[in-house]
Amino acid sequence: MVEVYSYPNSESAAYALGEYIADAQDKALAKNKVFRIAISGGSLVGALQEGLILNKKVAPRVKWGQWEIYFVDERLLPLSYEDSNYGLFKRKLVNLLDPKVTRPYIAAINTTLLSPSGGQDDSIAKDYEKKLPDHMDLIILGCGEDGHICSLFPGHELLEENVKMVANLEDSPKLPPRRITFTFPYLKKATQIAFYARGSGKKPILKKVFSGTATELPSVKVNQFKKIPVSWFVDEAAIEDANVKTSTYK
Ligand SMILES: O=C1O[C@H](COP(=O)(O)O)[C@@H](O)[C@H](O)[C@H]1O
Repeated sequence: MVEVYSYPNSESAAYALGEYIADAQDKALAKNKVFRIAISGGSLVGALQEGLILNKKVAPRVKWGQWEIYFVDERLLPLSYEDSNYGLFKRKLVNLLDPKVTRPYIAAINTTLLSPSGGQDDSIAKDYEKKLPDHMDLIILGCGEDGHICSLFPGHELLEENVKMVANLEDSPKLPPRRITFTFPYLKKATQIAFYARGSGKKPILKKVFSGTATELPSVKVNQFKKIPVSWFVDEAAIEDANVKTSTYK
């Protein structure tokens, strides 16, 4: 089942996403000692800063020291580079945490395998797959303007990957070209999945996503997962042309 939670602006959508994440954390920690979450890069990282740090109602609930954080995709670059999802997350969120806060475990790619030729990119994917738990308690996805999720792009052969949990690609239509990405077999193991999409730039794609006909889009394939609750956190600017019933979280 798919729920779409819509808010007047991106900040209130991010704040609601923060509350949803804290609820997922509490559900996981009621059963286990760790909360295993996989996040996307891009606009989601700013939303996590808003929803988990700036949101003073949620910030005290976040038990960072019990989090294991993974990336649903990563660009094959040094972690300090502007385009690294890990680097973006460190700069915009982890570095803002109170020094007294116990840091979460964050799974980064093995940068010793990086090379200009990309000759070991498949080993980076294999190495990252070995770091993954059997499944995530929560996966948070973005939705690109072309409908991509992770680094799974419309029409790309990786959409058909049914063995590897993490795959590499060197022809991402969105730069940089070399990446690793979760594949659908791993996404389908998640306990729950949420999307975050904001801004008028996402209006055309969300209209397609919720049109009921764009079944080829990676984000639509996630909406069609059986038995996994999928929630969208959007602002009105992104969802206003979509033919879908919306509500607010909780
Ligand atoms: O390249 C990527 O794009 C998607 C979407 O980013 P957004 O800024 O449009 O939300 C992102 O989810 C993914 O992690 C990233 O590598």
